[in-house]
Amino acid sequence: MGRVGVLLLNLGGPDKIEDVRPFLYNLFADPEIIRLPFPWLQSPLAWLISTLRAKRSQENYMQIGGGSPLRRITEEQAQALQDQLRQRGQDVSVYIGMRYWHPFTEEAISRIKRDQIEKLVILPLYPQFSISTSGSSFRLLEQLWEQDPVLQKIDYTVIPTWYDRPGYLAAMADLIAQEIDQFEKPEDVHVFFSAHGVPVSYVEEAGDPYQREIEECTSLIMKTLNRSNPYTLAYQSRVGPVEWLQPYTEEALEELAAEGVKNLAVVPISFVSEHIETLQEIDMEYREIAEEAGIEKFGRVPALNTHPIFIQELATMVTDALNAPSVHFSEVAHPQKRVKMYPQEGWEWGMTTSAEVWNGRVAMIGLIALAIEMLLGRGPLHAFGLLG
Ligand SMILES: C=CC1=C(C)c2cc3[nH]c(cc4nc(cc5[nH]c(cc1n2)c(C)c5CCC(=O)O)C(CCC(=O)O)=C4C)c(C)c3C=C
Ligand SMILES: [Fe+2]
Ligand SMILES: [Fe+2]
Repeated sequence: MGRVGVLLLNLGGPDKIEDVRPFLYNLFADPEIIRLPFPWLQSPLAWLISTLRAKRSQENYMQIGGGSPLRRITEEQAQALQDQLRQRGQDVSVYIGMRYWHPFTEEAISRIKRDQIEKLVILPLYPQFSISTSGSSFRLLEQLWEQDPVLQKIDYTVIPTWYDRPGYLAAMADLIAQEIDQFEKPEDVHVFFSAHGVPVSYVEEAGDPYQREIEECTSLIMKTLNRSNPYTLAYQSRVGPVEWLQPYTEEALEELAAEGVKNLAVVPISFVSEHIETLQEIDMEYREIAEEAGIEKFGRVPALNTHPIFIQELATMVTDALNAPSVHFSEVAHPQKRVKMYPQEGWEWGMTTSAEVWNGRVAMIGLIALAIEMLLGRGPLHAFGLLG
């Protein structure tokens, strides 16, 4: 085998407060996050939403020290994975490609080319597949590959999803057990999985396997934990006016409190690092909601970060992938259901001539409404909570 590389994919986060607005711009400019009927509207709208949301988002980042810890933690994970693989006699270089902030996926790709990597394993740091996370990164990579004959010579393979790997489940169960054992009566603690939400349309119209993988994942973690604690699954971090997966975390917390639950261990489930949605949203916002509703002890299970069992599992996934037939972007299908990787392809908007005329008119009205709202500081987007 020639020079081997591992490319870890992640979302990225603003390192400092000035990065928040451009980071949000990159996020909202991604058609896998906001899908618009006409591509030319994507960047003006991304500019508008990121500008309007920046203040609120900056306030949240200020509460966790002025920036996201994601880059530092992902670098620690990359280093630990590289060490683990080298200990196993596998000389690999590990690269980090973030979707919306530094080090960008494009930066990782130029390093991979510079180092003349011949065999590459592509591993998203999202245990469950979603169109909006791993899918978005795979789509970007596929575009980079299409444009670049040098990349096309690399023998690459993709690991699309890994929520059911035994080491991942064992590491999660270990962290949950450690947390609930700190309660006076561990057997009474309610285990509360808080997954990152996605709009319902991703699942129901575009066929995103995310919800099914989350449900299976939580039940596998509970089996691995092998205790009789009751558990709940809810979805957090809704953004914008459309319906997202339910139950929403804040509502589920209030419901459990109303049922008399007093002891809770909250488990973040969609992400393997601490980030703004664990440190600020769960630890501050949801804690306050829960305590006001009558929860007496609100425990929070930490993210995996560099948990040794987790890092060992990442290494095993890499060595397994190197020994298995390659999986390519075009053929990545979901293992259980053979769902195509880009189910949103069947989700394009109607584009007949008359539809185009109408689209243009609706877009103009929309932009004018947005401009008025921006000037007045109120309007439907504020009402939906999309703007700060
Ligand atoms: C508007 C749509 C969004 C979808 C769909 C979405 C899916 C999704 N996101 C994560 C993980 C993370 N998202 C993070 C930040 C973040 N995400 C959105 C929007 C959507 N996410 C916004 C606007 C932001 C910025 C923060 C804010 O203003 O609220 C992060 C944080 C990174 C960090 O800085 O630490 C993570 C992690 C998943 C797993 C997911 C779908 C499964
Ligand atoms: Fe997000
Ligand atoms: Fe989010």
